Amino acid sequence: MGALWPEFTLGDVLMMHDALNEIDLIIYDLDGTLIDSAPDLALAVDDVLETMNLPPAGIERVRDWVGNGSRRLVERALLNARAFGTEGPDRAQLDDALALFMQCYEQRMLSNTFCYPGVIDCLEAQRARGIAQALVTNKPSRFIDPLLEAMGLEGFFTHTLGGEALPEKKPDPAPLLHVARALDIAPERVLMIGDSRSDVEAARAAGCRCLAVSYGYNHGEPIADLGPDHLLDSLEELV
Ligand SMILES: O=C(O)COP(=O)(O)O
Ligand SMILES: [Mg+2]
Repeated sequence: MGALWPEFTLGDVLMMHDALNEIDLIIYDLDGTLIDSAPDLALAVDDVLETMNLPPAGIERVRDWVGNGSRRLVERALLNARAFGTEGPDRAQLDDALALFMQCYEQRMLSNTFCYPGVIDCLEAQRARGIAQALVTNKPSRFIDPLLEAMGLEGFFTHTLGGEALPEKKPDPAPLLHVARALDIAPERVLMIGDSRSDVEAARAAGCRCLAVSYGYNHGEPIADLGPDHLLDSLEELV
């Protein structure tokens, strides 16, 4: 339990479990919620910067840049390095850097990435409750299956959507509504669980409920400030 966060009372926990009775679908975020992937994202970002003869960004910075997809991550790194002046890269320069990042991340993504404690127990518990589970991430789709497999998370999700799967990504509600519609579940019976502003805003815009985890990445800001329905210090609290 981090000192910044209020302790959960037994009443809070019981209320949360009661609320789960009104949920037919849980949509999880990936990076910063199910897996701690920032270390490997940082390795890949620094590979890109090194190739461009720029100084490394390092994990502390990269952690704050994750959450709006790989293109935005690479753009933030190039802007921070002033690689293309204060204006940042143009479209073609960013395309090239992103292509390089995709190659580097493919090599790096299983180096230091781990599943957070309580994740598998939570997924198993909700499956046993008969709640459908899906994954909506802003990460490029091609990384989803290899990561889920390596983390032992494959087989839990009826749907997995990556950042480019639809024209709009989180914080747009479209990916959440897409999954809910595919399963014929009303948005108010859907619970989004995520770590960042994009997840809370997408859930609100979709009319879904929203739990936020306190341990993930939220651009260096406390996720509690965004007013999720509840804040969790571990998914174990849902078991
Ligand atoms: O790739 C990202 O920017 C973050 O992905 P997420 O939506 O799983 O947190
Ligand atoms: Mg996330």
